[in-house]
Amino acid sequence: MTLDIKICGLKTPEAVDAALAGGASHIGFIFFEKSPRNIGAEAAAELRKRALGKAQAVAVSVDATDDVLDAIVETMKPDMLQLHGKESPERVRAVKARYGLSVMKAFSIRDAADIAGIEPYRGVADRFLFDAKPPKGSELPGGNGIAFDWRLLSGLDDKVDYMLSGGLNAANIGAALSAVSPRGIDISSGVESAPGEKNPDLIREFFSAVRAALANDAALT
Ligand SMILES: O=C(O)c1ccccc1NCC(=O)[C@H](O)[C@H](O)COP(=O)(O)O
Repeated sequence: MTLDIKICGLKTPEAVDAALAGGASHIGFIFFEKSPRNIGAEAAAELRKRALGKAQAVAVSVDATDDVLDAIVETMKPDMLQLHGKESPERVRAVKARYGLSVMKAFSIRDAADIAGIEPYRGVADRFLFDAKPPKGSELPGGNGIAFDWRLLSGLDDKVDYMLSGGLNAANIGAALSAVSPRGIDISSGVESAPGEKNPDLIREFFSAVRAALANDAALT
């Protein structure tokens, strides 16, 4: 099975090109004003054109209203919506119906009870994204560069299609992929030189580390 790789929080053509050159399956754009990765729909629309036919463009929002999502979808034309707030299963259903797009629902994980939170979303969200719970005082529901205990995911059945996220980087992706078998991985802070500043060299290093980890796993099986 191939591993999907999402590079999130892109804001520049250089970063998008580095993600595409590495083989990203998904590129993420953040629509959340408090984030250092926040981008406007028109800027995201320009950047996503570079990825047409190469990678899926994901619009990331947090408890966004229909008006906000209408503007993003109309202008940027994403392939997928990532809902990174406290959206209920009914809201996920309504968003899917309104836009006809696949939806990835994000969950903040600290303990086993947080994993159980996906149950009402099974068959509703197309995909899950498991991220770490934000640290106290953080205004960001995501993009905090913090990892959680990946072993919490080991009890999930194969039907759960998820991306592993939260604090991934070139140094820990090998351990992460040895601990769990996600269908995708997602990274933001781990390929930045400063909050919101993607570093193409770090993006390249991350892809090399992922390839090394996958080759190592294949050699072991
Ligand atoms: O990245 C943000 O600033 C952000 C803000 C608000 C909601 C979601 C956000 N990021 C979503 C992502 O998919 C990130 O890639 C994910 O949280 C992992 O981030 P990191 O731990 O920095 O790799």
